[in-house]
Amino acid sequence: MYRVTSATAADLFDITATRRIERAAAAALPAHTLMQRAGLAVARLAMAVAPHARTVWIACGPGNNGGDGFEAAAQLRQRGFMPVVTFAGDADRLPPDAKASLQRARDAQVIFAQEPPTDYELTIDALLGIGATRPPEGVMVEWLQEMDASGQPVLSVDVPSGLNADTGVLSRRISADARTPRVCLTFLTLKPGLFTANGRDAAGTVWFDDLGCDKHAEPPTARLAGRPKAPRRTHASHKGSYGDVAVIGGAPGMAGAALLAGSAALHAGAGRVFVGLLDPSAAPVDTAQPELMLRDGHTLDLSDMTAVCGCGGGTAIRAALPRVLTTAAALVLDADALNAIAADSALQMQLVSRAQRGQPTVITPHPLEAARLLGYAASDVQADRLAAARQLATRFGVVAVLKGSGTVIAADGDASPVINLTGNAKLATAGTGDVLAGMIGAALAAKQSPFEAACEAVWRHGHVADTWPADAAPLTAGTLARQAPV
Ligand SMILES: NC(=O)C1=CN([C@@H]2O[C@H](COP(=O)(O)OP(=O)(O)OC[C@H]3O[C@@H](n4cnc5c(N)ncnc54)[C@H](OP(=O)(O)O)[C@@H]3O)[C@@H](O)[C@H]2O)[C@@H](O)CC1
Ligand SMILES: Nc1ncnc2c1ncn2[C@@H]1O[C@H](COP(=O)(O)OP(=O)(O)O)[C@@H](O)[C@H]1O
Ligand SMILES: [K+]
Repeated sequence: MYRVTSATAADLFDITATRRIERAAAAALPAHTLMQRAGLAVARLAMAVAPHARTVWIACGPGNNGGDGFEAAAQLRQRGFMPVVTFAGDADRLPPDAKASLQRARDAQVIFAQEPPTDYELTIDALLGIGATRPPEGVMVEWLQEMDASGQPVLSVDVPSGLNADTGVLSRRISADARTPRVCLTFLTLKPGLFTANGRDAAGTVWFDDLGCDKHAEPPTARLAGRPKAPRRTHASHKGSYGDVAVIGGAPGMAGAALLAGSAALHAGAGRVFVGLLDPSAAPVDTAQPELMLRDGHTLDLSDMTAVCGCGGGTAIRAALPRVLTTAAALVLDADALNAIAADSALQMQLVSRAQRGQPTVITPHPLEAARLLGYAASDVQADRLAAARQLATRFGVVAVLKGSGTVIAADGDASPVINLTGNAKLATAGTGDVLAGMIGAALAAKQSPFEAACEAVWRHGHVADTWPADAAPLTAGTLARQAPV
């Protein structure tokens, strides 16, 4: 069993692949073995999460997820805890493994009750796992609400009930005020839905147990990339070795966004950073950051540069885009550049033809920008973030970075998409997206592959927020840019 952190590199498997893996694992073992191992693992983690607990409320559902709960109840009872099981199902209709575990719980003198106990120190959610076919209903809803409101730790078995393990869409709301600590122990595979959309909030800290099963050869649905290697600078390198970044943006009144991207590129190690502002009346120098070379955005020669285009671009970016799309050696497209492209099929064709010319492009939409590019609603994008990122990458021949909780990075081609595990809501402040675009620009300018550049910059960007001290002043985009690590 291990805890998943932002440093974890691992493959992720959707429900269909997990079912195949589960079937092969079950076939290789004596009957009921997998569920017994799962229940024991739940009991062990429960004791680690709440060693002081006496009463443990275990809510069990009508399928094998409930079976894991019965098995955990038996194990906890044998270790002197007081598990109280509430069962939302019909004993006669349980699948065979779960039926056997129900009997084991009864044999262990586990208490079965109609209602949750009045006092308990830990809840185990074994209502629904990967077999959920629709949102929880009836008494399950009441029990899940009670868990959310209890303030006691919740241990979700395999997946939090009501969470789609493929997409991370949660069929219920978890209040932002809920102080309930959450852990999830997932079996056999790590599932993508635990790490994106609502998955992070619903699952909390994710633990993984392979239940002692052999390795398998299923192709992954997606990956966690883990901590990137620290880049090394050779002694005999010079500023040309790290490339030029040109930020194109900063329409009247929005110079700040372009300067933030420029600052991030600079602090992320670009050799030289130009900022091509689209405001003809812009000041010729940023005295706070004199390293940035301010130029006219319409005339900068981009043929040997990595352009970062769109930050604070407003509607003025539209006129600059045909030249940027055709001439930039490498390109990051963000914000208003994406909105302009979404509204203009000629620009879309120019974007697609960059890939055909071998000019790499990374796009960094948030869900609404992604929705505009795909012609969907933002809710459709959020309904399946992996699919949306893959579609963007394929349709435009780019590396797509779909931002938000559990940022997804997808490339056009065979590589599995990556879900990034760094970052938190401290980044939910204006300008942090401009900073990310600048950081990706610096990585591209240093000649990293576009997919790697995007994955690593996204990881580092989030890592700054993850390591930002809890008692420090709020993280601002300007500070984030200056922290952008090489
Ligand atoms: N088999 C193994 O080897 C191992 C399996 N393992 C465990 O099994 C879990 C998967 O078990 P599972 O396939 O039985 O599905 P599960 O998630 O329990 O739900 C299905 C049941 O719920 C019902 N139901 C669905 N939605 C509902 C709703 N909204 N409201 C009410 N009811 C609803 C559905 O009914 P139906 O849709 O048929 O009407 C069916 O009865 C997996 O996550 C892991 O924990 C581990 O022990 C490892 C070894
Ligand atoms: N709750 C969150 N968890 C993780 N990352 C977040 C969260 N909120 C925002 N971010 C990150 O912050 C950045 C915000 O970018 P964006 O929405 O473009 O903002 P802006 O346009 O103001 O710069 C993205 O990298 C996004 O992934
Ligand atoms: K569950």
